[in-house]
Amino acid sequence: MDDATGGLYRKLSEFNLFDTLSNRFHSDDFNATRSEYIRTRVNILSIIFAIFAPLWIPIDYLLLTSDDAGVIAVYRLLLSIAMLGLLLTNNIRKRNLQHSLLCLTLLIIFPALFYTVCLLQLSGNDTLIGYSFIPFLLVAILSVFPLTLIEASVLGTGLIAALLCNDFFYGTLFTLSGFKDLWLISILLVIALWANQAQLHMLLRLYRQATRDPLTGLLNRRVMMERMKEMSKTWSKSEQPVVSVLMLDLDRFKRINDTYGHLTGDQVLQAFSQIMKDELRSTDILTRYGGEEFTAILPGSDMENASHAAERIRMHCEQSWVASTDNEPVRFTVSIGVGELKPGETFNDALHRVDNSLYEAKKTGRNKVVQAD
Ligand SMILES: Nc1nc2c(ncn2[C@@H]2O[C@H](COP(=O)(O)OP(=O)(O)OP(=O)(O)O)[C@@H](O)[C@H]2O)c(=O)[nH]1
Repeated sequence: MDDATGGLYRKLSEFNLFDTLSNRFHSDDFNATRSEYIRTRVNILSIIFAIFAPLWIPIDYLLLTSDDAGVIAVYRLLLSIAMLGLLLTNNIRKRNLQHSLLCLTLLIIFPALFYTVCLLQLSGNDTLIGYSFIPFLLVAILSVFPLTLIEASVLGTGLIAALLCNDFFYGTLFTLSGFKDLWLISILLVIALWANQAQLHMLLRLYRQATRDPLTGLLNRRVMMERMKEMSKTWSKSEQPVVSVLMLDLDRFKRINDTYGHLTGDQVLQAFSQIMKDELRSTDILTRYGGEEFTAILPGSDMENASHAAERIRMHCEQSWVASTDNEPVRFTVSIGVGELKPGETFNDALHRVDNSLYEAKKTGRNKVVQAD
């Protein structure tokens, strides 16, 4: 493989298609972040539509018969009102991806409907100015949003279908002009899909950089604290569900660094985080709390289950090793504090209790799991 091909291959491998294909693989928190991006863009575009739609009314009066211009003026005002309504609706539910996507769909549907009713009203008028570009404008608007391939394809296909229906109704579907429109809108749609993917990819990258520890890929402490806060907020409204907390600290890690070097120390940290991922569920919240200290929040696990999980991690570490830079096997162990959140207790208080039991594990010999009172 030559350098150029190799470079392209590496770039394509970095660009994980599953990341941008559908939101099934995204965390709730990322979906909430993306919904905010979509919401702000829908806000701006609905204001632009609401202002610009009626501004064309005087021009319609110059170009169209006064009967047609009068009817279209009503349509333009209705579009403007619909866009203001959309602006209000869009801000009712924040950080909700489904709601933001619904509002985005309405942002596309309202002008598409306006376009269709205008064509119906103006059928027979060959010198339409200011209307034929609407479907193309709507496809171009799609490119402003960070959408998954599936979301963008659904919206884009809907727009092409609307254009085809109008062409069919107008009898231009199988004419050169109809084909030209279809060709142009398809090219625009491909460019829009590419822009969507690039935006979503960049957003995911920025999000990961801001929320994850670069060495282990686990969440950072700030995000864990925010998640705990959000979780606790939902609990106050309903009953507090069962949840447990683990605090894990690698034993004598300084010695590993001092003996084998920081690079090997880093490899141990990576191997340990992989063990945590292997032994815990994908719904558990795993965090690099700092240095060689980690936490795991286990929703739905009581003290007994959480202790079993902690014991599995401890044993897995005991049986693991990484190769040092001199190819020597480096073994490592971990001490773990475990506790179940008590009714009415704050996460911070629970963490404090569990931290005490971790301290107890360290004090009484390390490489053990100690339950909090
Ligand atoms: N290689 C590497 N070392 C780190 C990183 N972050 C923190 N450390 C090191 O982790 C070590 C933690 O040492 P201590 O807090 O003394 O704890 P310990 O040696 O594990 O001893 P105990 O916790 O009492 O078992 C320090 O030497 C830090 O420099 C990192 O990202 N990479």
